Amino acid sequence: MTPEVRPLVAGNWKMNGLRASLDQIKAMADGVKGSLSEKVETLICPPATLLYVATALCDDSPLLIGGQDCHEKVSGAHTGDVSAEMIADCFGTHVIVGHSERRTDHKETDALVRAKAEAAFAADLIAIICIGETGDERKAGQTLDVLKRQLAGSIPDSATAENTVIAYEPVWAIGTGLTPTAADVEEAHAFQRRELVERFGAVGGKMRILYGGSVKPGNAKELMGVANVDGALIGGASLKADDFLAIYRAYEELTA
Ligand SMILES: O=C[C@H](O)COP(=O)(O)O
Repeated sequence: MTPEVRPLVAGNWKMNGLRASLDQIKAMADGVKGSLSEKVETLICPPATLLYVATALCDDSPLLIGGQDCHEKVSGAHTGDVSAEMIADCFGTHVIVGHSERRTDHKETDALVRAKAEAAFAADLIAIICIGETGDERKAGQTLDVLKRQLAGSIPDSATAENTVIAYEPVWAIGTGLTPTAADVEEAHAFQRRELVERFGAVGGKMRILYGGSVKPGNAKELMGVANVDGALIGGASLKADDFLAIYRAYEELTA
């Protein structure tokens, strides 16, 4: 954790979730009410089809709702796409950009990710900008070079600690049950912090850097307790309220 930075526990539902899954969001919304919510922010990013109803369900809860991606333009002839403004119009507060699945499946570049983050800022959304090395890049010893390039290319100059969250997700750890060692996470996050401070000064010292990749109730406390890890971006374990809430509650012990 970074001193004086409020951690964020965020769930990315990816292409999962039908209307019946809204009962899980309701259970999460109820489960995060209480004193811990003053110390730890929570967010769920369901598929776009559930956004509007999900925000209504969280009306009386600190649980925030966000989008999983946005187009870089405000509106226009872009069949199937969703703009940042549309997410904000559904009362979303955040949007994930540059997730490795978008970078792989849709060939998204750092420049496009940066444009999407700028679109998020223009719509008053907080951009969660994802970066991370592949397994081959890690084996080749290129992890820090990849992170440096992605940080430089994907984060707009107008980024602040308020409008930007970085999510470090080693691609090889996503959905695999594999995680880096705590020492590897510490090295990667310390490197990102140095890069952010070098570019943004004191603001870079306060930008949240989440860890993502096979975060589960069983490893949350160890991973979240690492220096410069300011929360989690959770995939599979965010689909069930019990698991998501267990990860959130790991902070009870960490912040006690
Ligand atoms: O956005 C979330 C990440 O891709 C992590 O997914 P996972 O927790 O299922 O490994």
